[in-house]
Amino acid sequence: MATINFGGVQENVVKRDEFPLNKAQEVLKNETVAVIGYGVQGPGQALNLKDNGVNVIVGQRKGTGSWKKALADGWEEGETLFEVEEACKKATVVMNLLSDAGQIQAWEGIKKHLTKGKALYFSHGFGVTFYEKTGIVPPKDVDVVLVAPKGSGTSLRSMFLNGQGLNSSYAVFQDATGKARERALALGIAIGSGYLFETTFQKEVYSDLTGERGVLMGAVAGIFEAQYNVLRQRGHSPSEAFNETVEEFTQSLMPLIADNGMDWMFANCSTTAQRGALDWKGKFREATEPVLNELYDSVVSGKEAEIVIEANSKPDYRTKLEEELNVMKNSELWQTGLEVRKLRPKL
Ligand SMILES: NC(=O)C1=CN([C@@H]2O[C@H](COP(=O)(O)OP(=O)(O)OC[C@H]3O[C@@H](n4cnc5c(N)ncnc54)[C@H](O)[C@@H]3O)[C@@H](O)[C@H]2O)C=CC1
Ligand SMILES: CC(=O)[C@](C)(O)C(=O)O
Ligand SMILES: [Mg+2]
Ligand SMILES: [Mg+2]
Repeated sequence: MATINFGGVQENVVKRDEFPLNKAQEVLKNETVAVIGYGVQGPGQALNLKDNGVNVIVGQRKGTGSWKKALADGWEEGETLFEVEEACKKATVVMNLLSDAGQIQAWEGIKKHLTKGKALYFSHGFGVTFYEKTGIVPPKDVDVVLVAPKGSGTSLRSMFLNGQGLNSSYAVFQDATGKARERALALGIAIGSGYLFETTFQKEVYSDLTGERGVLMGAVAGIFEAQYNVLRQRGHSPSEAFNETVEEFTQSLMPLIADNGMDWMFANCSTTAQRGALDWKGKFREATEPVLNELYDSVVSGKEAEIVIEANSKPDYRTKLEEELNVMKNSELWQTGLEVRKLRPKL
């Protein structure tokens, strides 16, 4: 493990060269790893594990769309694809990659098969941290670990196929065998993580829920809408409003931030832009910091968890989510985006 200085703060990070794939394979060689749930993370993690030589099976409700997807990905019924409980029974490591709400309904069935010495794995601290709402309290004699890829399961797989790794955080909640950490790191490397950042279940879930509701998804969607609306109300055309809000950001400026930081992106814009952006940055920070604090409080109080559980436990939750995504998709902003994306010149 390396201690790395992040802007003056020391943190522990596990690097692939200290915990290489062959070590992970050695740690996992006698394990049967069951990936439970084949939604977004399930396929990414299961296929990467398989390609990395780990003995992996998939557990999923038969007849669902995800079951069909598993079949299409080459998992074989009765060989490597089973009903959830059947897979948990066969497993020594149970990777719980059901949706966070689905984990509640499936918990009693999974728990039955968590016999002494097995490992229970999550990719989110949700179920265990909010145990009062989820009822997920693991038996004392199993290891309980977390590896949370910091990105979509879709990217985890595509980056793996490109020879890249996606970074993850990892945590040990319960070490019953004395090997929980080693098992967590081995699983983390084998699912295709690059670097593994140390955290706890609680820290992971608080930061993850804040991040996705905030800057990563909710805030960026909201601020795009706000600026697009203002430009449209002030007489600008849809394409102009979209280009100045989204297209230039994702295509030109965001990659500069990704490569070399915010100051680098600023430095590559005009001095006119730099002067104005430096002046307005503070105003935006001050306007949003209270909202982000309100959000963090709502995460810590369990209110966000409650909303998720309540909404996503309904039988028609997928249809409802899809309807809302369709409203977004069909808005003028994103319909304009659809057209603008077709106009990305390939030279
Ligand atoms: N989507 C992502 O890329 C990321 C997800 N995570 C975490 O990974 C875990 C899995 O998330 P996703 O892959 O997004 O899940 P998902 O929402 O795609 O659902 C996974 C599977 O759960 C099954 N399921 C739902 N309710 C069920 C029930 N009552 N009984 C049995 N099966 C049920 C569905 O059939 C589906 O195949 C969650 O803890 C999530 O927070 C973490 C990082 C990123
Ligand atoms: C992709 C990811 O890490 C998120 C946004 O936190 C999630 O899908 O829950
Ligand atoms: Mg996340
Ligand atoms: Mg998340």
